[in-house]
Amino acid sequence: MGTVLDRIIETTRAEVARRSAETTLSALEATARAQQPPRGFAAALSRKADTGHALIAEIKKASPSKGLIREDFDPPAHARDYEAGGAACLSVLTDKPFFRGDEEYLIAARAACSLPAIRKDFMVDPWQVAEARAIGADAILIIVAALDDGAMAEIEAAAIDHGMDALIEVHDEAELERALRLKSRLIGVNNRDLRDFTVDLGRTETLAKLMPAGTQIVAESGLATKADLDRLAAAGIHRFLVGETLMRQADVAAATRTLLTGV
Ligand SMILES: O=C(O)c1ccccc1NCC(=O)[C@H](O)[C@H](O)COP(=O)(O)O
Repeated sequence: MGTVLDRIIETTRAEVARRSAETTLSALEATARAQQPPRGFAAALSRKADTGHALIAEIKKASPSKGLIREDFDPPAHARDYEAGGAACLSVLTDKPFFRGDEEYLIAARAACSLPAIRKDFMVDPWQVAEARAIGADAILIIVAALDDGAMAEIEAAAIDHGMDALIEVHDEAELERALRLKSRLIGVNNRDLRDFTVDLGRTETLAKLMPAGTQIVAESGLATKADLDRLAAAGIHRFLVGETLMRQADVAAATRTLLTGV
């Protein structure tokens, strides 16, 4: 039996094959090109990172590691709260089978605020990039562990063609080496080991030392307190992706502010 990531990718490939037979790439492209231009995901992160901690706040109903995270799940309300709390960007999970996500959540969340949004899903085909832009997404995620070099380059090229940013996710040195063959210099380190779900913030600190100057490093997963963010900031990391911690709070705006500022 493979890892959770293997199962997610296998399921996603089957789903993309089914859906791309229903909606052609050219139909999606036409919808994508009719959208307002992307809001500038990496630029919004850099503006906040220049003066403090830059947060990608995630709208996440459930996960393979934790099951249901939030009962009263309300994407537009969470988006407004994240913006009010000082987040730079949104991340919205759209994967249905493993995260109980939906494309509609991204559409509703993005419409409720002015923040750029990344479509948090498992990209295996450029068809999904066109779909992401067609629903308004400003950025996509490329998980190095899930793809060969050719597929990664194709998916990144589709994102660039649509004016979107690509966040490239790695979790070890070999993956980082492959990520650096791409054009994007927005690189996320996932602190969660997707085989056993253990979290180690040291993973971001270790890999950050190997990244070329000018790389925009994002620490992803398992971040819970301002002390976690401060620890990583001491290692030169100023961009963070946080989901579960904030999604579990009754007052999401206040929790976001406290995570970023300590008050
Ligand atoms: O969150 C999971 O259980 C998970 C399992 C398998 C693949 C990916 C997974 N998470 C995706 C993410 O990137 C996180 O949702 C994101 O980094 C936020 O993490 P957290 O703050 O720990 O919710």
